[in-house]
Amino acid sequence: MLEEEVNRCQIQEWYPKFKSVSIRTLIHELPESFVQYLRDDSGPFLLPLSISNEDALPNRIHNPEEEEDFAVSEGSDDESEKISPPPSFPELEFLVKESIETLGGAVFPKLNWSSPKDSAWISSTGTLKCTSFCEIALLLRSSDSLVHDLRHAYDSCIDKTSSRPSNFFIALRKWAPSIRPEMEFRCFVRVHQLVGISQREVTGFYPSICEQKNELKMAIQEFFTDEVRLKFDLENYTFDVYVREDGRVKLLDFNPWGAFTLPLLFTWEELGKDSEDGNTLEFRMVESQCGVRPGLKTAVPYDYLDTSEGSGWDQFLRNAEEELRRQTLSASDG
Ligand SMILES: Nc1ncnc2c1ncn2[C@@H]1O[C@H](COP(=O)(O)OP(=O)(O)OP(=O)(O)O)[C@@H](O)[C@H]1O
Repeated sequence: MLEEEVNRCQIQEWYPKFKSVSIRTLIHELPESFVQYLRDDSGPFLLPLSISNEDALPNRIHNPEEEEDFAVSEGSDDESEKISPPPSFPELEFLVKESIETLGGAVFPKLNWSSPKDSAWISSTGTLKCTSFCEIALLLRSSDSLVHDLRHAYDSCIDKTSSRPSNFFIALRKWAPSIRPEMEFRCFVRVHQLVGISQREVTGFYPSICEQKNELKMAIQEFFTDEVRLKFDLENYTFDVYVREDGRVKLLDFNPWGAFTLPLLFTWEELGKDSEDGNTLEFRMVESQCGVRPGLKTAVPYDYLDTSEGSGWDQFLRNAEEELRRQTLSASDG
């Protein structure tokens, strides 16, 4: 995979071309200080100081009466006694607050590629619905999923030059309360052809979608032909959609082909081969209770659990083994 392919799948790259068929989103470049705040895993976990009292979370760290706690006690020259004050990002906070208002009061946050889906449990609603800057900061700062964006985005690239993009963005997507998990699908495009569609939520069996399989397949295929095929520049990629109650298809996300992207009900080997029966498009869904994939009681993303052959992890481990072998060979040559 090339860095270019990974870059094309960043929301700030693809969204402007696809906004009419996606969820309304406002995107802001993150100041480097906020990126460092997210990347910093040393020291205590401090929420940013808010410019607005309404935004304060009940367990806010900052309290004016506690201000002196952040000072170094007089006469002490022990560096270890210094406690840093909470960080503050007033300009970003202002932009985020304005965007939340513009988007109707609630948003779903994500960075260039990923959302903090693993930290939903920490919020008061148990979802990624955010109504304030502090809630967003809490979700982003608590997420392990975002470590991928922050540190490992190019790990699978053969032309990797850096561990991170030069700029990070926050995408605030209008909160969509009516997305039904069974109506979400991942679509696999190989050499500009739609070759596979998989149910996205593989931990459930939904008889209702089995009954609509043909209609769903046609709607997604038509959406690909009309809205995606000629507009997205890569040859191989995946995209996620959801199908609304009224049958309209909405674009959620793009991801690179292979590596960290989950093939869900397929394996990458299967997706890479021409089908034997001549069908160019295969649509897979969980068609019985027995087909259900492992549960996610811990809210750990399926990406982290699926280690089967052809999975993102499997590919990652293979790449790591290959790299280790290469390094061992070059060390023994030297
Ligand atoms: N605007 C929204 N409002 C409510 N829920 C949303 C919204 N956007 C996405 N979701 C939900 O969050 C899930 C994850 O969204 P998204 O694909 O953008 O995150 P991601 O971190 O890129 O996930 P992945 O790594 O699996 O591609 C979606 O499957 C959908 O159920």
